Amino acid sequence: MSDLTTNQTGRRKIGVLVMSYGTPESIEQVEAYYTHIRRGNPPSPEQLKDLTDRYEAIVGGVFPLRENTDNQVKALENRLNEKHPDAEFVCYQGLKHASPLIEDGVERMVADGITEAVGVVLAPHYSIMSVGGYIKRAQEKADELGLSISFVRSYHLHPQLIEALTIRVEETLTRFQGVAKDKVLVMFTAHSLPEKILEMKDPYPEQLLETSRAIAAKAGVTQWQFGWQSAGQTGVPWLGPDLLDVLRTVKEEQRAEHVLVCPVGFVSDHLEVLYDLDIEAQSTAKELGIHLERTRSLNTDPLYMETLSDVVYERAFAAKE
Ligand SMILES: CC1=C(CCC(=O)O)c2cc3nc(cc4[nH]c(cc5[nH]c(cc1n2)c(C)c5CCC(=O)O)c(CCC(=O)O)c4C)C(CCC(=O)O)=C3C
Ligand SMILES: [Fe+2]
Repeated sequence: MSDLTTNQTGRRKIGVLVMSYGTPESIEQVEAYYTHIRRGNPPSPEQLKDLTDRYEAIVGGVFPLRENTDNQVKALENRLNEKHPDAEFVCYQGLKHASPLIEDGVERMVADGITEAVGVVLAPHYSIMSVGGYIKRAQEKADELGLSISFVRSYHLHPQLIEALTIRVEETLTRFQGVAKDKVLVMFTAHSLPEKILEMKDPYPEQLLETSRAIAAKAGVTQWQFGWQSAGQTGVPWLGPDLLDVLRTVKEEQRAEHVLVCPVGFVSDHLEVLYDLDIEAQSTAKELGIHLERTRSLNTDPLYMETLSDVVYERAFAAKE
């Protein structure tokens, strides 16, 4: 194939657009970031204060969140090139709400002479409102610039992903010392979305249940349920039950005093994990007298890097061979 970019040794050069939600890099950036999320409408002073306070509570002046993503992207590039010396992979970041934006990532690839690319999102489950939106923006920019790009849509049942999450559930179970395994309620969680996705036959809820079932089966967990977290306050109904409500009913019905939260929808330490779980849910649990533990985030876990590397490689070679 003559139009493929090759390096000096004749190997195919493949651009990898690694997309994620994006996070501010300083307290000063929170307002611009929030305005972008709100499609250009600046937040009210109360809304801004609420979000700024949440960031301040987790970062203490230093923002480690972007670094988590930077490290994932670097680790993925290393893994791809180590494992597949038959091609050269170059990773570019593209963020939904922060710089470099998805469009910037596509532009940089083209500026570097890349002609074929694969896009992947740092979120394992497909929703038209999340991953679908990332893909649409990348595809539009790629079409405009004449870049050939294909996408990984989801990888929520990849064996290495399930293994990494199962290990985390198992190691977290050991923190409930002296408590029988069936006395710990395992709660799998993910970011809620507006309920209207159900009418759109969105695969998101079912994919999340599939991941949860696979982990529960592999870890031998029988007492588990799924809960949504981090719903927005937008005046429209969001998917429930909400984790915090589940904690309350679990207590009322005396179903469990020990809860293990495994946020399967998030792949690294960010606001939803460090604030919504570690501060907000933890404080609700304390009030209720529930012992709550959460699993470690995947971050650059080699099994997660293997998952990403696999799905990107498959897409690159399945789509173009
Ligand atoms: C499905 C989904 C994921 C998981 C899949 C994926 O990763 O894509 C996700 C991840 C994330 N969401 C994040 C941050 C925020 N999301 C917000 C608001 C919203 N999220 C939504 C959905 C999702 N969000 C939606 C429908 C809204 C309403 C407005 C909109 O339609 O966009 C708001 C506004 C205030 C608030 O509501 O809290 C913030 C600050 C961060 C970065 C945090 C950090 O800095 O560490 C991450 C990883
Ligand atoms: Fe979000």
